[in-house]
Amino acid sequence: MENNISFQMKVETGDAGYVLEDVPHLTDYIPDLPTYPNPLRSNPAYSVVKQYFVDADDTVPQKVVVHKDGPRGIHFRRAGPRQRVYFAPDEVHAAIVTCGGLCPGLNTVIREIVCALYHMYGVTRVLGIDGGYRGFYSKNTITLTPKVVNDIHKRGGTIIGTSRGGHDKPKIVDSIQDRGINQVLFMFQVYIIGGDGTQKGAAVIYQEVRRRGLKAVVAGIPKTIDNDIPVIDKSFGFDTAVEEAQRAINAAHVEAESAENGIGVVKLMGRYSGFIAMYATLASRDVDLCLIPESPFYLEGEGGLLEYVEKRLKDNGHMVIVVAEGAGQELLAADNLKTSTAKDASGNKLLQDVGLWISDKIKAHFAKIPSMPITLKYIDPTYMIRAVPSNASDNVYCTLLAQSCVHGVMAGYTGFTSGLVNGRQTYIPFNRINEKQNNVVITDRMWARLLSSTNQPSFLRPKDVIEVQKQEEPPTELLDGDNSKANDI
Ligand SMILES: Nc1ncnc2c1ncn2[C@@H]1O[C@H](COP(=O)(O)OP(=O)(O)OP(=O)(O)O)[C@@H](O)[C@H]1O
Ligand SMILES: O=P(O)(O)OC[C@H]1O[C@](O)(CO)[C@@H](O)[C@@H]1O
Ligand SMILES: [Mg+2]
Repeated sequence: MENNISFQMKVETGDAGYVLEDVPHLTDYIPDLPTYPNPLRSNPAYSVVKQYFVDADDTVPQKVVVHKDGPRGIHFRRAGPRQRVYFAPDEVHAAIVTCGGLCPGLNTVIREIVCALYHMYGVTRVLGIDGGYRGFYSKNTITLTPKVVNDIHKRGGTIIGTSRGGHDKPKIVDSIQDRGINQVLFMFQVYIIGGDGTQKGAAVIYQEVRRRGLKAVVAGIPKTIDNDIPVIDKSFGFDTAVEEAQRAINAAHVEAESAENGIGVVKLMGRYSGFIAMYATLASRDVDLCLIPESPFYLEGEGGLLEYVEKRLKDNGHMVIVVAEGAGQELLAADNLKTSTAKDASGNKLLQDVGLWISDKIKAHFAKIPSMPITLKYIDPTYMIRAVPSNASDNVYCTLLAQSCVHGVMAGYTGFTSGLVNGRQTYIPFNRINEKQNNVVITDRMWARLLSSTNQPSFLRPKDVIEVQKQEEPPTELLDGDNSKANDI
């Protein structure tokens, strides 16, 4: 095997094109740390499980579809408990922080980190950082015990609060240092739950912790209702969001069906990635048109949206439109004769209301056709969808994510995000999580399935198809676009 060690990840290569993109470890910069037998050995629940500990050589392939003669490809370290740990329970201070927008399952992840630390590893000093990154230096902490978190998985939101902005690296790392690291006795564990912005912030904190040589590990858990984080199969809370979106789509359908030329418009979240809209549409079967940020569309003329709406109403008497909030933003900007430069505290562009805009455009179009009076209802359930508690399958997923993360941290790994890859829990280096965004690939099969389920036009002219293909990643050897697991099923 050849090794190539960097600050962010350690790349090992092996036979037949095997590549391991490994995560950093505390001992990479603090050698000779003592280790201890994993306390799970004597835990009655786990000691009976055969092969409970993960083999040090276990890795998980990023791609499971391979060709006979193809290279084995990229692998990630398999998550799970190790035989030996790098923390004695009474030496540990752990902190949990949640950042960015809400997402179903946040409380479940918090609960399961706390319970895994207490019940599996005997760690009893666990703090919640109040209100996102800024909470490290400007707010109080919340003591978290199994009793405090006992039933929080039944509630939406996050009991420790969240925020955007406020990522001040020196102040955050100073606060980690002040909370015990420099008292020799203590080792710190930081669990950072959040989306793409949060994971970028976590990578910066990890680098600074390492530069200062602190005995602290930094681990991320990917949270994003938009499913816009790459590499992982899908993000927690996504299933719940898609399920909750069905209620809004059903309401839109009932309203539309009950009126002459009824149109129901539903706006769903998805700033840059239209996964919620795509999956909610595929699940519902009542949707006639789905608009996402990745797929350009136009209103007027042949093959345009208004022509399709007219045709659909003539054929079927009613229709349902699902629009992701980031869709058509360039059309809105052109229409308003100005590009909005407003941003939120984290620097994310603030979007204009595409649902309202499209509803107005449709109403204005049909106002010019007196023979076709329409009834249009616009439903905006965006915050209702992300403020609910996670459903049963997301609860299980959150539990596994949280436990995997704790196992990795106790084993001394740092600078990683815990994530599901091909159905297996893994540790992924921050730089792989942060290098790009997960988007719907509109030249892939999943979007084709959607188009055939709604019968909507693709709005792409032959020249647009060539443009889109140029912008997307070059095809892999498998001839599938592979920058999204959710595209690739
Ligand atoms: N490039 C970056 N470097 C350091 N910190 C960042 C960076 N981008 C964002 N952050 C910080 O991460 C936190 C969350 O970022 P953001 O508001 O973009 O949400 P997110 O984590 O992407 O979640 P979501 O978009 O799913 O709501 C904020 O406190 C923000 O200051
Ligand atoms: O209004 P807020 O809290 O800033 O969040 C809105 C954004 O957060 C998300 O839910 C997650 O990024 C997006 O879908 C949405 O654009
Ligand atoms: Mg984000």
